Amino acid sequence: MTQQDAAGPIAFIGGGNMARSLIGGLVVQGRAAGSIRVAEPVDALRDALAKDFGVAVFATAGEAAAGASTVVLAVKPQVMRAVCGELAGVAPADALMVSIAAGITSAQIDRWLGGGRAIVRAMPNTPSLIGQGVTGLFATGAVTPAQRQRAAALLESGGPTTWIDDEALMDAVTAVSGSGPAYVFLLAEAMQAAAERQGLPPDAASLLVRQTIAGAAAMLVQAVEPAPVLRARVTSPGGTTQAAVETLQAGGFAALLDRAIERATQRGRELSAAND
Ligand SMILES: NC(=O)C1=CN([C@@H]2O[C@H](COP(=O)(O)OP(=O)(O)OC[C@H]3O[C@@H](n4cnc5c(N)ncnc54)[C@H](OP(=O)(O)O)[C@@H]3O)[C@@H](O)[C@H]2O)C=CC1
Ligand SMILES: O=C(O)[C@@H]1CCC=N1
Repeated sequence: MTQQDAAGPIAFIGGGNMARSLIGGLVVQGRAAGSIRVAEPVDALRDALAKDFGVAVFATAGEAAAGASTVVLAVKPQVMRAVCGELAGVAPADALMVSIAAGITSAQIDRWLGGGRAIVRAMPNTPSLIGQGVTGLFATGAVTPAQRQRAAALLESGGPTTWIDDEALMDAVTAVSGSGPAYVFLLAEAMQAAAERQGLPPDAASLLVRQTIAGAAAMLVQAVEPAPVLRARVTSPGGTTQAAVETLQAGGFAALLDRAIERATQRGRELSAAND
């Protein structure tokens, strides 16, 4: 029995992309599939979760949450209010509520659930599916030390976690690491297209691009040196890398990324306001 099993049943409300990543991580860690309950209205997704992981599946949030000691809210921000309404009288009053939704605040969730709840906001990302994710976590004052530990252990199934003290910064976490994998995939797409334009066959280009991003990412994680030092080692004075980096900088690469992350941060706040 893992520490998570001992903490009691866990219910996922929403069995989409992110829930699937987290459930996969928990099962790989050795958590008993029978203690994982999932509410998912889409028949095909529900059946696939039961078949792939052996978890207990339900069509409604109320059925999954009944008796759970941890409830993971893994639905879109746009339906969070309605889902909390479904759970208000059903989720045990002492259950730890963990929301992974972008933007939606702990105060909103607490209000929609009827008040007095222990709530953790978590922002994981899709690499959690292969144990390479990262998660920012925020806990309200009602969350006990044991519940904090339980939330961190749950998210650690997908990779390392970091606690954020100021909830307002969770929108920045979302913009940097929650959405971040998409920026890297966009870079991969752009490099692939550029490689092919230079005449490389698609298969060779794909291997070169993917392995370059994987290798550079591994160096970033493993190396003691920061990114500018790693970059300097690639960049021979007057060489090919310098020519490319100068072109990127002249085109506003850093400023564009800054605007993109600022816009994603704002979008989190908008999602909160628009779905209140
Ligand atoms: N994808 C990502 O990279 C990340 C997403 N998040 C957050 O995770 C949350 C889920 O995102 P994601 O997994 O991508 O979304 P998905 O749409 O893949 O998953 C959400 C699932 O919840 C289902 N659902 C809708 N209403 C209910 C209900 N009343 N009860 C139970 N299930 C319901 C949806 O069904 P239907 O399709 O029929 O509506 C859908 O299958 C979002 O809030 C998002 O902000 C956080 C970090 C990263
Ligand atoms: O795009 C989104 O809104 C969600 C949150 C972070 C990643 N996906």
